[in-house]
Amino acid sequence: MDAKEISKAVIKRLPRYYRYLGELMEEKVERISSNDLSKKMHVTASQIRQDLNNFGGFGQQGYGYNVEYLYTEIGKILGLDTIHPMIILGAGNLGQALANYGDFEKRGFRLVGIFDINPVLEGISVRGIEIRMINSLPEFIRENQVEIAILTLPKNKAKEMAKVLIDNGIKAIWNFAHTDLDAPEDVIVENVHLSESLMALSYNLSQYRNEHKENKE
Ligand SMILES: NC(=O)c1ccc[n+]([C@@H]2O[C@H](COP(=O)([O-])OP(=O)(O)OC[C@H]3O[C@@H](n4cnc5c(N)ncnc54)[C@H](O)[C@@H]3O)[C@@H](O)[C@H]2O)c1
Repeated sequence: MDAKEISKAVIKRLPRYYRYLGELMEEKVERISSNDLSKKMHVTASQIRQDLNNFGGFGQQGYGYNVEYLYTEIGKILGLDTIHPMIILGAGNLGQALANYGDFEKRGFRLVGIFDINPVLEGISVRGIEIRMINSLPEFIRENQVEIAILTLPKNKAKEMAKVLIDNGIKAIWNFAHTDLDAPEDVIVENVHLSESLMALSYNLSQYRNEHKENKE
């Protein structure tokens, strides 16, 4: 299975397959046809077959897909079969909200540390994890073999702190600060912009309203 050849569009769709298959497992469904999965996910059955064919299909003619097997294999492709220790940098509103969301752990993303520069926050516990000051960061990353860092600090501090993280061995950054980071090729950066999603929502809302206005006229 060569993940390099899989298109980014397919990779983007895998978490959604993973989520639906997880729900099917909770409902004790053992197998599902591409048609039934298609109805559930509102994606065409041919799209599902095409996507899953990238990984050798997993399906059998007349049987459909074995839910648990497919769930496990997609999990492996997404790297969810290993534990990823991660830290949060910036224990403000967003940092603490993410720290409080325990469900990431179910997917193997284990929050091990939260860091800030504000001494008022030092020692405060968020979901059992105490907020530490930034001076203990390098040693902490080394000792806990941290590979993922979540950046939830002010935009003007993000580049500087990303460099500190990378110099200390961080391999992936989940960046919420609204700025592009300078990272070498071997460091993966995933930018998250909730406002872009909100703008897409706003666009779709206006489109819907315009179409319905036209229909009424
Ligand atoms: N991408 C998104 O969708 C999205 C959504 C909301 C907020 N944000 C961004 O996330 C960031 C955090 O937002 P917030 O509302 O939690 O802000 P906040 O002010 O509540 O928290 C920021 C925290 O970062 C700390 N900090 C400052 N410099 C630091 C440093 N060098 N190292 C460690 N910690 C440091 C501050 O002390 C503070 O506790 C902002 O940049 C904001 O624009 C992004």
